[in-house]
Amino acid sequence: MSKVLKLEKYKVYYKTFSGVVKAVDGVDLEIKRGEVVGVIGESGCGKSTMAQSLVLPKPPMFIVGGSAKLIETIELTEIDNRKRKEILLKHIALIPQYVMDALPAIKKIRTFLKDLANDKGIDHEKLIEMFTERLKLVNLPSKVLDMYPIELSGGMRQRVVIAISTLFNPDLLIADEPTSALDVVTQRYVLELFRDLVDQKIVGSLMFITHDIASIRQIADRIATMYAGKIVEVGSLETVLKSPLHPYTSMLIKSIPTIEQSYKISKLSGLAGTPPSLFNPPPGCRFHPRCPFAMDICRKEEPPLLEIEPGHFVACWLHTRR
Ligand SMILES: Nc1ncnc2c1ncn2[C@@H]1O[C@H](COP(=O)(O)OP(=O)(O)OP(=O)(O)O)[C@@H](O)[C@H]1O
Repeated sequence: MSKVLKLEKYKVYYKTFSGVVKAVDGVDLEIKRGEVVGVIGESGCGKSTMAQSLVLPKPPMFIVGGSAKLIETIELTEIDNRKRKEILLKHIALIPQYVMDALPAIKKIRTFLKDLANDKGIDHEKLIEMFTERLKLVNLPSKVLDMYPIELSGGMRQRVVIAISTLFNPDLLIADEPTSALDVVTQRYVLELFRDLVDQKIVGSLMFITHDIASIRQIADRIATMYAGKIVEVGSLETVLKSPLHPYTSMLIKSIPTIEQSYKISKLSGLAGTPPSLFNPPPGCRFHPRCPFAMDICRKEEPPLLEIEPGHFVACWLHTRR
């Protein structure tokens, strides 16, 4: 299967008055065509920064190094914003964490699409036609064309953004916390819709970013755990959920209640502590201050991300011989 995205030692920082925030600090991750990769991690681990930087990095965010190859041909770390705007929606699209950010509140959807048609150099009527088709797919009436984003409910807004992001069948769709503001029923609908978009090849692949392991369980083929600017574990959904290797992944999984647990009122193991400041992350393994299994080496040397069993990668000294 062809690679839609390949990140190698990918680094994205923020320059601030107080110093440099190493938000994405050497990420390795591959996404193949046809798959949904769920990226999990607590708030502040760099997930949104990774997403935004792949689409359109804006100051104070800047790409520091490494490689980010899209469809094996476009090196995202080397192209300028003009080229980025050209490939936006055609090869890569982002559904941002706050969908309101994606839609200007004071423009009717039709006017927004007119501007988009101008930007993309395509016929306005043709784009409206394409959008109307997409509206059917996301189960919205064509009257939304003449509505303002503020007139739409959260779920409708989310679906309008999905319709726009998929207009040109992008190779990679990145959805950043796409369901967190939705009610449970709408959440379920949107998750099914995302899976369909990949299965019907409307989008080449999906990077699905969330805190919520329950939604990953519903749609992902593989899981990548992100901690303090790094990917610390990657593997298939079944393997990672059943036998996580990184203590952080285990803690994330244990911190969500299951139906059985809520009946038994058994105690959930909460996630003690918080991710470190990315101004000055701890040496060695960044998780060591919170890790119940931390050894001497964990405080001194950073563990590499290694394939421990076929398709299952982990960056943890517990599983790596030096
Ligand atoms: N504009 C900015 N300027 C400086 N630092 C920033 C900026 N945006 C984010 N950061 C910092 O970058 C780090 C990673 O944040 P990011 O939002 O990417 O994490 P996240 O895992 O997506 O969290 P969340 O789920 O809350 O969005 C954090 O330390 C955050 O404070």
